[in-house]
Amino acid sequence: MPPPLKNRSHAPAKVGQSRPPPRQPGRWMASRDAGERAAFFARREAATVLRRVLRGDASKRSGGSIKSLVFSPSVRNKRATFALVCQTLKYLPILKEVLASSGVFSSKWKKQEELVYVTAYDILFGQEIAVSGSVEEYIMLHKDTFRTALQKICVKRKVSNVEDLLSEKTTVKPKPRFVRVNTLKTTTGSVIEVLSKMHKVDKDDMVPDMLVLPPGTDMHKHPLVTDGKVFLQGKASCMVAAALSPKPGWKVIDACAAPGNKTVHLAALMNGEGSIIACELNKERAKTLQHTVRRSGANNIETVIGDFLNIDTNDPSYAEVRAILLDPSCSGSGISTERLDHLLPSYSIDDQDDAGSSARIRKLSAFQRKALSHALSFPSVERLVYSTCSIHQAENEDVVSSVLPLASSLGFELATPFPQWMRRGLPVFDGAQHLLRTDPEDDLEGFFIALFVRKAAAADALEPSEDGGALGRKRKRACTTRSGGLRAFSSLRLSRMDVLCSIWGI
Ligand SMILES: C[S@@+](CC[C@H](N)C(=O)[O-])C[C@H]1O[C@@H](n2cnc3c(N)ncnc32)[C@H](O)[C@@H]1O
Repeated sequence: MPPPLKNRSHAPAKVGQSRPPPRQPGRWMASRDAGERAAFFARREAATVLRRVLRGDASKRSGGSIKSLVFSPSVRNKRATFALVCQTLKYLPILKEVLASSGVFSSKWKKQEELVYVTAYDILFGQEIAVSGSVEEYIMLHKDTFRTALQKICVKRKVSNVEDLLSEKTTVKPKPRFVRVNTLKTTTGSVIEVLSKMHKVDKDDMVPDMLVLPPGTDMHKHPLVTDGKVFLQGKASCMVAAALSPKPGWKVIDACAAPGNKTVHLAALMNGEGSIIACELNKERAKTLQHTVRRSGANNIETVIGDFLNIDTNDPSYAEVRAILLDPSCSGSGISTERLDHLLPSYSIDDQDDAGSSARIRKLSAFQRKALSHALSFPSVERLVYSTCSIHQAENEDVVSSVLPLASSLGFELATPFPQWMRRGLPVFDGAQHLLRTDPEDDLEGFFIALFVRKAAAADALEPSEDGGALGRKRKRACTTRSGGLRAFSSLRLSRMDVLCSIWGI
């Protein structure tokens, strides 16, 4: 039984004893306690969101999610509304069956059916409520009929309680709570000390400074989180910056940075030494990025609001960039919006073959190729990670394989991040075994990671140098030699341009 949304101090009005339902909630509400008033509005807000969910506005195809609908400015009581929508969706098949078999669900209520579902959930499975609007009165009036209908359904299905009635589909694999320790502000040891007083805490076996807490551990308001000492970041997401592994002192670009989780992870991996240019196109999202950076305590991150594609790779200010993290906009199909997709009715779930969806993915994929080609073209880059939270081959393996001619012409090859990780790229080209995939079901998030390493850099790494600038200088010497003859240099640029044009399809 879900916890009540709000504790009530008063008993529900008895059906039959209640005075006629008020038709002017505003005036009537003034005499009710704040909790009932909030619940009255939360039910209406939940019904509005539920209507949109049921017509498909929360599907991946529409680019929405239950959360994004709840976070619209028109929803005031976001927490209660979100909880109510999720719970009603969970119980919806049962609620529909109960209403249908009760014989008292007339067409009169069809226009307000979402509010009927939400209220019926609240009364039958959630909490007792005081009678307020007409829908509440209707459900309360027939409450016993509905309960009898529910009992009959249980008997018919040979189950002893309602929980057993919920189909297997609604049972969710428990998701551990991952937290990343922000080593710019604290140590993993001291976080373990604090958290282990309350929870079982394990260290992740692969990602450094990543802790694993039991499923359901709510850390959102924990002081460690609000103080920026830990970040609530999934394991797969943390594997991205760890795969890039920039050295302290390097100059790094995070090409598509907001909200900034990976940016501040990079800063921590670099011990705050060196510099990070965090580029973000969207002004609003850039504000979130700046907030994340402030919370992390990193002071080596410069935010650039603008298009990564417009950064001139020949601009001297970027000549020393040695690593790039490219986590561009993608379909997000690997992230099941806090694993709520299973709650959505099947007809609103994304159909991968849908024409609109394919067109969107083609568009995203074209941008991703462009951005990856651009990132590869920075002259001193030694390590480059391309990542998405998409499960689509078109955004993952296909993007990587399309830039391979350019990458190899620039001296890059694919390297194998986390070699011990079993799930690799789809075997659609030679070398896909270097790529890393995580599975949305088994690993709880569907991420994709490709790591490009410049061969010269890989070779130099075998002869470690104390001089942080040596590689850049060596490469510059190589360029000078090549550009010694104007013809040789321009033919090099032309062939690079040819490869780029073929990738961009122009
Ligand atoms: C997948 S999100 C990045 C998430 C981020 N790496 C993190 O872990 O917090 C992609 C971001 O790239 C931004 N973006 C899209 N196109 C861009 C462009 N051409 N230049 C810079 N940023 C861009 C989007 O606005 C979005 O904030």
